[in-house]
Amino acid sequence: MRRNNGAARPPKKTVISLGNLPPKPTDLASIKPPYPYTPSRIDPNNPPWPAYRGYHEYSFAYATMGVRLPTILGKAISDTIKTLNEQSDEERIVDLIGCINRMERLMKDLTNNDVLRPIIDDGEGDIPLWNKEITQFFRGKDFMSAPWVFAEAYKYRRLHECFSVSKYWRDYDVFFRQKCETFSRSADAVFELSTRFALPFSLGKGLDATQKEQALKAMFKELTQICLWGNSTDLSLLINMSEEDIKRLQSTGGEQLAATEKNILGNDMEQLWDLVKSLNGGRVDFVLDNAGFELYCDLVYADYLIQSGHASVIHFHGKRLPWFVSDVTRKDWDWLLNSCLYGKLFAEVSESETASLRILGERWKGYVKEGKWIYEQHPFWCSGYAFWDLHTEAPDLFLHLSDSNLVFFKGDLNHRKLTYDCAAPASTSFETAIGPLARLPGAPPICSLRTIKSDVVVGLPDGAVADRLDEQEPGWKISGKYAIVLLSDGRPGEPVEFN
Ligand SMILES: O=P(O)(O)OC[C@@]1(O)O[C@H](CO)[C@@H](O)[C@@H]1O
Repeated sequence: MRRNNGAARPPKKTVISLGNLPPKPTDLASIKPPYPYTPSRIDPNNPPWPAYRGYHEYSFAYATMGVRLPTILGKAISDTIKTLNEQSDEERIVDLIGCINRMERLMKDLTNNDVLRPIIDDGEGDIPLWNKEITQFFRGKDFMSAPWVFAEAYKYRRLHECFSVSKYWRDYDVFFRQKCETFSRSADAVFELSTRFALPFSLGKGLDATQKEQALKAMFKELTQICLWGNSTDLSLLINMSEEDIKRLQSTGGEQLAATEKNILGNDMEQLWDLVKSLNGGRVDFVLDNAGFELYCDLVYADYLIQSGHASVIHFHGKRLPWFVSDVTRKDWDWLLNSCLYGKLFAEVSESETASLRILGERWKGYVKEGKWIYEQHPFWCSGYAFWDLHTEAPDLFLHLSDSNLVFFKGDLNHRKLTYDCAAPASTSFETAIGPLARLPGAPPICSLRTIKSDVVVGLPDGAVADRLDEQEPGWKISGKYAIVLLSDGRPGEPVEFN
């Protein structure tokens, strides 16, 4: 083979005349990439815009996969060792050591960036959901090359597997202690709300219908903000936070709320109010996010929706497994209601403060007994699928949600899954970003209440805001300082179809 022949000359350039083709546009930036993909090309490894993946160095995905998840897992191992040291029964001790060994193995897989293997059949009902998705879309993929949201969810499912194959520790929650402790450290904000809402609220005497509506609307807007900003207390991000930092995040005072409204970058609160005031005793759903203080804020909001008569029944959707550190499980739900009614969590509180929390706890447990508040935990919420796939992968759940008059999705992770966690431009409409959940017949109205704690940002009326913040406030997408309240009308009332 001849290489590097000094006498060789580059071939003469062949110039083709393009005079009969359409002219080049003068503004080349007007040529946009072909996103979102056409529906037939969207799948968990190919979201509608480019996916965030762990191997994108300098991204939050990279920092999470490389640093935050190993730290979280390390803390989970320490928690389990603490529990081990409290045991006396040999069989249980040996069984728990097996769990710790499996967690250490998971730590190795994560830090060595191993290939994502199928989940071991531990008898859980979600095995087909997980292993079908791994086999179809992630064969040979590793923690860093799979889309971030999938890889992260997979890690939490693998963490559950460390316990679910054991004899005595199937339901052990490595995050339970942390969740309880953070709520116990939230005294100021907890009593700020309990003392205001213990007694059933009244709108003041002598108001005419318009004034009543105004008063109700003002209360609705403040409570929506409380429910929204309750999401900024997220344990997975609080690893290094001081008590003061937490208090600042949880501040619920009026001035603080006025100041924070301007940090809601996409704000459909007016449309949300129009919808809520027309509900007239309808059904509202909350797809929950974090336990403890955020759940407490959700319950205050849900209490308002019941007392105002807007809703007559509220369904709360929690997680079946310990998930993303602080997500609500049934145990967290029970713990919070019972702690409000019976707990002695807070030192140095007045009798009336304690009483106010008890009253709330009693009323809320009453709602549960009367069937006004219903707690549910569908396996789909702890799968690796984005919510674009809810209709196909959990048709029963889609049908169930289609009966709701309004579904709130709380928090950052739910928002990532609604929007397929991909790099959609910030000006993309919320409806476009959530795809099938906005456009399928029977899709319920959906409201995302989320403080921004990761890369995906959509629904900003002015896309330039994101560019400005990128320039002026690096890190604005993970700080939790900004938020969105976005509403999709859906197609309620239309018959749900399955192919
Ligand atoms: O859903 P949440 O509690 O609002 O937030 C979850 C979160 O902390 O975890 C992910 C990173 O691990 C990010 O999506 C987000 O910042």
